[in-house]
Amino acid sequence: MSHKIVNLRVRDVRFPTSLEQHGSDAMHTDPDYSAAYVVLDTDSGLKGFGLTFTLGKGTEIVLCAVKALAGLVIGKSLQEIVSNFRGFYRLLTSDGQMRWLGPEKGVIHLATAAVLNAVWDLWARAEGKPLWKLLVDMVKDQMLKEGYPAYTTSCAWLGYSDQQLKQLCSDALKSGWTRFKVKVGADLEDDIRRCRLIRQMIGPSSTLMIDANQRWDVAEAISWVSRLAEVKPLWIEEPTSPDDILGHAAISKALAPLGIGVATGEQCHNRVMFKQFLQASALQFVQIDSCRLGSVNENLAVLLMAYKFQVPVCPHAGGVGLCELVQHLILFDYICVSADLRNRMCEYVDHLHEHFTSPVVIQDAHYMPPKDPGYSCEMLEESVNRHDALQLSSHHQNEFFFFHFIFLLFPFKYFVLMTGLH
Ligand SMILES: C[C@H](O)[C@@H](O)[C@@H](O)[C@H](O)C(=O)O
Ligand SMILES: [Mg+2]
Repeated sequence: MSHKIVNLRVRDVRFPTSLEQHGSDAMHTDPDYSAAYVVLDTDSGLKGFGLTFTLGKGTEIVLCAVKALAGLVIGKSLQEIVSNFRGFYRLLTSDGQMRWLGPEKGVIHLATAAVLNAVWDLWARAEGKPLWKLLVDMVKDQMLKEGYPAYTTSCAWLGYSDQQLKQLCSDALKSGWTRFKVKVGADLEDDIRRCRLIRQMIGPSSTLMIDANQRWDVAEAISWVSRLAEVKPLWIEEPTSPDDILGHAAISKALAPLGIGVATGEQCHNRVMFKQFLQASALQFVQIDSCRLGSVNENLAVLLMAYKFQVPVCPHAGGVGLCELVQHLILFDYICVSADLRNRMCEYVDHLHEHFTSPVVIQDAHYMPPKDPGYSCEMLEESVNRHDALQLSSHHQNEFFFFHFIFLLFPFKYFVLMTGLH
């Protein structure tokens, strides 16, 4: 049902609290707690109720403002509003003539709040949910539908040839990837060539990150990355020793004017280190790792700290099983902590998923929320057996003894070979 809003009523409701000095303070000595009380009527009979709080006489002015906004609301269906709620919010706050009264402050904003509160109330009633549940379910639904944004590292490992790089990159573009990470740090001229190649292929609006895996010292990191600034990387990952907090801070400071942030975390050994990185403004992207920190417990602490410092979390993944595990943590981060996707994405590497019973599902470059019970850690028994290093090494030991037995038949040659004197 679309619930078309057919009428907006607003009432001036006042409670004489000043008579007994309830609510009095140094500035407001005679407050009458009051409300501009809005009721939205719809064609379905469903109503939405909203209010804004005022102190007595001022309510009259808020009422006028609400009436002035009514024309922007009446005639709209709930469906129409919520399918572009941001647009509707802007419609109310950016009216060419009324905007002057604020903008987005004072009486006109109190009126906006009363009207929008009524719309939210209407929506929650239409869904049959208290508002908090509507909000919580909304982010869950969004994740279920769209998934969590991912970036790929699979196109540009350092050892890949340019040809391979091009092929993988064009395949990835076809599959909808828009965020790419390139390995750098071994040879500057190579890096410049490879990064230009990728940037040219992905175009200016896609996102590019670079990762040096701790290769440089601080000064070298700054000069090297400055040379790569032309390809506009969003971040440089692990520019130097993962333990060098002040070094990362210096790099962050030097690269900030170039619009390049510092990302680190895949080798950050515990939450105390993360705390110091955050306190020292030494990173602009927190890369939690599901397996380096003390599991979920310690990762949750880091997520909360990152939120406190308003630093986006972009988990490290790849390896084996890291994508499977960390997707749970980043979904929690979005639904319960950050509620923000700006500059946030989770690494994805296209290897070894086939060994897991619940492998990650990537759709249109997004992690789709896993549905199976558990933490997605279970490997296929067959894979474990096939790759069990102990079994492999006992197999190798047999070969080793056989090899030595053969040489025992030729003692002198054996001596020479074993001592390396040949
Ligand atoms: C040895 C590994 O593949 C690393 O290169 C990898 O973790 C990398 O740093 C990454 O960010 O994915
Ligand atoms: Mg890395």
